Amino acid sequence: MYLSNPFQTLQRFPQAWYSQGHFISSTPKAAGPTEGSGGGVPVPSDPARPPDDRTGTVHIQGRGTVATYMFEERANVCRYFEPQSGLWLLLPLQWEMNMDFTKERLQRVMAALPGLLDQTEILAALRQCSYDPEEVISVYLSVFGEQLLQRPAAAAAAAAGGEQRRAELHSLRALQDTEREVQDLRQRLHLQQQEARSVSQKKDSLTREVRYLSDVVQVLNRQLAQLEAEHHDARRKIRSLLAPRPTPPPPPPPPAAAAAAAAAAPPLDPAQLLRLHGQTRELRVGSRTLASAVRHLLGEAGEVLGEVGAAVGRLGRRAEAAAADLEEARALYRKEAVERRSLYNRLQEAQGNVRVMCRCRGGGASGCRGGGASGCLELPSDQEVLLLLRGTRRRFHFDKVFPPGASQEAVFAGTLPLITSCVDGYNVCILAYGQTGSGKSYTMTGTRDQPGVNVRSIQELLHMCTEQQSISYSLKVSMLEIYNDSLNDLLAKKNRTAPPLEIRAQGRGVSVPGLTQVPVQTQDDIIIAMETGEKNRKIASTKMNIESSRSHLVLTLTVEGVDRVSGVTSLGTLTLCDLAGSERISKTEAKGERLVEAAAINKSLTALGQVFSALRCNALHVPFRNSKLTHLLQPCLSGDAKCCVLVTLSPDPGDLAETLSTLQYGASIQQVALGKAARNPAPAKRNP
Ligand SMILES: Nc1ncnc2c1ncn2[C@@H]1O[C@H](COP(=O)(O)OP(=O)(O)OP(=O)(O)O)[C@@H](O)[C@H]1O
Repeated sequence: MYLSNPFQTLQRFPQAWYSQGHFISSTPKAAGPTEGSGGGVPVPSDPARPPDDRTGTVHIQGRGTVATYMFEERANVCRYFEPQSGLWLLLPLQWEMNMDFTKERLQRVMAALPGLLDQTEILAALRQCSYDPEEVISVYLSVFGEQLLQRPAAAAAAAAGGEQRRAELHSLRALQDTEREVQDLRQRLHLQQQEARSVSQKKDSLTREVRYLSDVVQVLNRQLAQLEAEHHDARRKIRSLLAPRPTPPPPPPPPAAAAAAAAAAPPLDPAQLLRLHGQTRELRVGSRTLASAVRHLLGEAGEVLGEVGAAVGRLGRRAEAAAADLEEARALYRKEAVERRSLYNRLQEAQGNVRVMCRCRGGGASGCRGGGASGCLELPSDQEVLLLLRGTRRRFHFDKVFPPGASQEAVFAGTLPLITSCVDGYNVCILAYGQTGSGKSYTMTGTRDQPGVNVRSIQELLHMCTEQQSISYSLKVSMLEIYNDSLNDLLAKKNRTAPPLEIRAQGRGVSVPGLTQVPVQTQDDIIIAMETGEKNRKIASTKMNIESSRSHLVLTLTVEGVDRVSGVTSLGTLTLCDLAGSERISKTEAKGERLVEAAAINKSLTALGQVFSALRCNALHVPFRNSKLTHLLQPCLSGDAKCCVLVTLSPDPGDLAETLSTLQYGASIQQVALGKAARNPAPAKRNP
């Protein structure tokens, strides 16, 4: 709606204005702050700037002055005021494009991504990203890839791929819409359930009422029967009293004694008879009144019973309809949930399948401060780490940064979106990387009271699998350690003299023949398996006279699902890897066996870094086979997997150099984008 002068009535914007914008007059408005309910409005103060009637004010009589178009700086959103609804609405994109604020940001995005041509789309993305051009650039880069860095001519060659990415972007928006629909459905479901509950409560109370009224009717019936019996009795008595007595035959001349008795008997008193008659009449009238009252009451009770019966019938029908609605809403909800899950996986893929999160251990000498200024590390936001190093500050960006106080639950929640994909048949991998003592084992394994990602994720997957009714899942866990580039089975039975484990290529994946796989069905199974693994790890390390943390711990959970109806199977794996400490050999001053051990760790971690950098450059050859670690992790790090690297940091100033190298390692992984994640191909197996 608009108002061209205060005395006009509000008018609707013509349709064309929405797409083209419209200047009401060409005379520049006076500069200065604008009054209005929304706060400060950037009114042009520079007379050289082109006039813009959209940043004006309107006086409404009796109401005051309001801004007709404003920039809400605090919320970073451009809006205009719609007086009729009293709402601030988003500006049409074409209008907003003319603002210096947005123009400048558009140009920044377009300069960084010359392959991006559609300004309207960029502006829409800016809105989504709170007008942060950096975020828009990173979103586009992660969704469309580096082709956007090319000039439009070169970009045209990659347009075919771009179309697909665009479709993915659309599907992201569709996902948001679907989520809203699911919310609506949830609300509807909730309302239906409430209604069904209230209907059933009403039905119960009416049933109680009917029962009470039936009791009343029964009592009244009994009273009526009793009264009628009394009435009948009274009538019989009256009749007998009023009946004319037969005249006795003339008595024989009485003997003298009988004559004396007859003379003594009182004669029949007519007054008494009359009284009796009066009482009888009263009784008759009373009984008639009572009978009519009872009849009236019975009639009323019958009506009430009829009404109640009809109400119960109606309620029954409503309850049936509500139950049908409920069932329909449930079916719809289930369908939406499946759709949402698939869109969710696509969203994960579009966002990139490698996440890097950073966790800072507490308790350093100077400590880490979230947002503070002193100390070796600063965590200015939940996605940034600032390292103070020789007077300079180096900033690192991660998908998520957990401050020292972050709980085990919070860290697990960060990894949860990836973990759940495992149930849908994806290979998922979580790696903990950092120097010794920075909290890798605490994050991955944790303690009995504060379990880490390992236990929590297996518990969560177990829970998800038991909730699924249409698919039957079986979960198996295996645990091995890689020490000096050799593999030890940690769940093997005692005294078993097993041959050394080897990794074999198997299609696009790998397998470790002979590795013990333990089925898990309950939480206790998980805990027993983990404790057995930890115990065997300690025994093995004591035998070899090493620290258990000098080996890589790899825990793999295999989730196999069989659809009960179609028989189609899915196979997902979750690999949880607690890597050995990443410190430099020079720092540990290792010698002899320790030196060999440190060299093996460094070699495998370097091989892991090389794999990530080959993936980053999209190299034709990725050197997975350079170490046992990378060879084993190949299925989780190649194009069809989702991976999360948890980088753990020590806040100690003495560990500064290690912290820097850990952060650099994490930052380099951050730039890796695995290919489009895909489910593991379902084996041809079918249910018998
Ligand atoms: N976020 C945390 N909160 C509380 N305590 C922690 C945290 N992170 C680590 N710790 C404690 O710090 C110590 C070292 O942690 P941890 O053993 O997990 O380090 P690590 O990186 O696994 O070392 P290593 O490479 O030797 O295995 C442990 O006592 C652990 O309980």
